[in-house]
Amino acid sequence: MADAYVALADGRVFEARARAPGRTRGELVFTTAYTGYEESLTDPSYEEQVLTFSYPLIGNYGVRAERFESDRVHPNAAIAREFTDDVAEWLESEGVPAVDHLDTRDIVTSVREEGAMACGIAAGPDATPEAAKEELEQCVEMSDHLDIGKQVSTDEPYTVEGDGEYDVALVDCGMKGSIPSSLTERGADVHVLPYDVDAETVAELDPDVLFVSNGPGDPANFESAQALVEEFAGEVPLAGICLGQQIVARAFGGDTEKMAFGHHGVNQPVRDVETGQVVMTTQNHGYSVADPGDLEVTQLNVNDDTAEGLKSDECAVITRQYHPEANPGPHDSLGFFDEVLEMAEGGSRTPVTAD
Ligand SMILES: NC(=O)CC[C@H](N)C(=O)O
Repeated sequence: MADAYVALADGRVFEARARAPGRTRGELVFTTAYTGYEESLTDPSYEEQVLTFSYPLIGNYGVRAERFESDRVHPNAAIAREFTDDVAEWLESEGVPAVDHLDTRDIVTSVREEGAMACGIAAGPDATPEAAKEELEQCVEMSDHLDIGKQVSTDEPYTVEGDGEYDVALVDCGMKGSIPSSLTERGADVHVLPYDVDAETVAELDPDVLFVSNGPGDPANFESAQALVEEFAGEVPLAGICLGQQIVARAFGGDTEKMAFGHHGVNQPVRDVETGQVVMTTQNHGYSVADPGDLEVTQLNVNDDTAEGLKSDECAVITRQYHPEANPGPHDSLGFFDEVLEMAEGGSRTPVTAD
């Protein structure tokens, strides 16, 4: 007998099995990643969303904190065809509702056809379809989470030490932990800063690179980070990943738009415009850069031609829409971090095009 219900904005209610109890709501998205469930569940970019795994069995190699990308689970709830006990217990201990034993193919197909949509979940002994529908009714559009950065960013600045070869100022809009570690491994000291850090604080650090992280929600709501990029453009080399690329593009006069269901997975093909080389990438985003403004598009998604890489040689800027830190995901694009630090050296301002 069902003890969990998932109500979708298209009017349907799915019966399911409760694996971690609770009631919640969020924008329903799916990932096609077949590994990396710990990294996905701890990726702050999933804040305020409900994450469905299209791969049917989630948890088959356990749960290890060393693979976490942050210190908590970020989606409001998780859905799979089957969660192992390890994952179910972890989500329960985090207070994040989880449901399985439902037709996730149907959910994924609906999101593919109708786009990311609101959903409500009720799971546990007292769950009812009405409770799931009540949750659904209270669901807020992603773009209406106006201060989502505050939910995921650090409150206070701190430094992650590398070898002190470079100083990177990293604006934490909900960063994955492997972004600072990819930089410290390459010799940089990384100064992690709140999402709304002011220009004076950044100027005092006198960074070699100003780097804007990934993060959740609508890039248009990160006005303070955008103003920061505008302030330092042309003065300090700039880099960005995912939300970071979107914020940098907006700061250079560009624009972003909501995609139908976004890119969430570990095998997204990306083509370098100059060399034609294709790399496989890991991705998690629901918005894209519709207009790069004064930046040049260097890389394109092979499936839908959306902008995957941007640059400005004049202002020393390189950004990626995908996740070059590659947790989870193929390691094809780790070279991005070398390109970023090459900019820091004031060396080649023309990034090597193939990562
Ligand atoms: N991973 C990210 O940084 C996601 C960026 C943004 N929130 C989007 O959905 O497009």
